[in-house]
Amino acid sequence: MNSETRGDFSEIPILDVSGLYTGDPDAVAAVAETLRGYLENVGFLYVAGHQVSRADVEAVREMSKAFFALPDEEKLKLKIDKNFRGFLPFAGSTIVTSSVAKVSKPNQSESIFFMHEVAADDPGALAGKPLQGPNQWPDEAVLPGFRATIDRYVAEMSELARKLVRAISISIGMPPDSMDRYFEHPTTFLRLLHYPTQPAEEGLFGSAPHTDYGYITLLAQDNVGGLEVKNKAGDWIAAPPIPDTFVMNVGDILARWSNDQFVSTPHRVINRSGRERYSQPFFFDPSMDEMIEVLPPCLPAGTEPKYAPVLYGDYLMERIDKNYHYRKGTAAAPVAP
Ligand SMILES: O=C(O)CCC(=O)C(=O)O
Ligand SMILES: [Fe+2]
Repeated sequence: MNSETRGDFSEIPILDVSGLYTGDPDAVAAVAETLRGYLENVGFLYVAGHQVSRADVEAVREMSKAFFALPDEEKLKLKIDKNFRGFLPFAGSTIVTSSVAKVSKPNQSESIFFMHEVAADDPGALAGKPLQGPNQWPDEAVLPGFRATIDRYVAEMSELARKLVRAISISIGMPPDSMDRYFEHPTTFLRLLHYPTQPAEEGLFGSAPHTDYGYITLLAQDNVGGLEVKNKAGDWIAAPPIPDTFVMNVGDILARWSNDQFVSTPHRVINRSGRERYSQPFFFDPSMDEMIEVLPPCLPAGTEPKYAPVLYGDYLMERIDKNYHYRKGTAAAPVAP
C-alpha cells in the first residue's frame, strides 16, 4: 500500500474482468493485480467485460420503473419490514453513522429492498432471528414477471460477485478459494432506487455522503448520472454512466477485513438533471454467522490488527439500526450520530 497515492484520483478507473472467465490462472492473476491497485487507491472502479446479460440488467430497470410508477397505496402494501425487505418510501432514510458528513435532510429517493430469500418456515425465521424472513413481492397480477426478473438478476450478479471474491483473495495474496466459505450463504441486498430530480438546495441529496456497510457493491445505473465519489483532496469525482459496466466499490467490512489495505470510499448522489434517475445497487456480503477477522496477509509483521473480530450479523444489525429511522418507531426525525 502506498499512502501517497491512496485517494489521489480524478476519475474512476475501468477494469476489464473478462480474464476471470477464462479459467487461465495467469489471466485471473492479471485481473487480480490491477484490481488490487484500484481497491487500495480508489475503492471504486467500473467492471467491464462481465457476462451479466444487458437484457437482464435492463429488465430489472424496467420492473423498477413500473414498480415506482404504482400508486403509493399499492407500494405501501410492501412497506419495509423488520427483516429489512420491502419498500422504503420517499424520505425514509437518513445516513447517520458514516461520520462522512453531518446530515440532517432525508434522502431524496424511494427504494425497495430484496434480500436473499429466507422461507417463512426456516428455523431462523421462526426463531425471529434478525433479517431472516421472506421477501415482499408485488402481486403477480399487478406486475407480471417481477419476481422472476429479480431472481434471475440476483443469480447472475451473485455469480459475478463470487468471481470477484476470488480475484480479491488472490489480490490479497491468498489462494483463490480462501474467502469462498464466508459466502456460502451470502447476505445479499438488491436495492432498486428511484431519484426524482431534486432542487438545488444546500445539504439536500438523493443519497447523502456515506460509505457502504458490506463487502462489495455492484451498481447498475441508468443514463442520467449523479453518482459522485470523494477523493483525498475532498473533491467529488463524477462516476458517470458507462454502458454495460457496473460500478464496483469496497464496503466497510472489506476495508476492516483487510486492515484498511482496501479503502471504503465516501460517495453520494445528487440528481439535478431534470430527469428521473433509476439505479440498482447489488450488495454482496458474508454470511451473517461468519466471524470477520483481519486477514493475516494484510497484517504487516509485528503489528497488531486495527480491528477486533466481529460477527458479520452483529455488525450489520448495528449499522442498519442506526441508519434507518423506520426501525426506531419515529416517523421522520433524523437521529444524531
Ligand atoms: O444510486 C446510486 O448511484 C448509489 C446508491 C448508493 O450509494 C447506495 O445505495 O449505497
Ligand atoms: Fe452507497
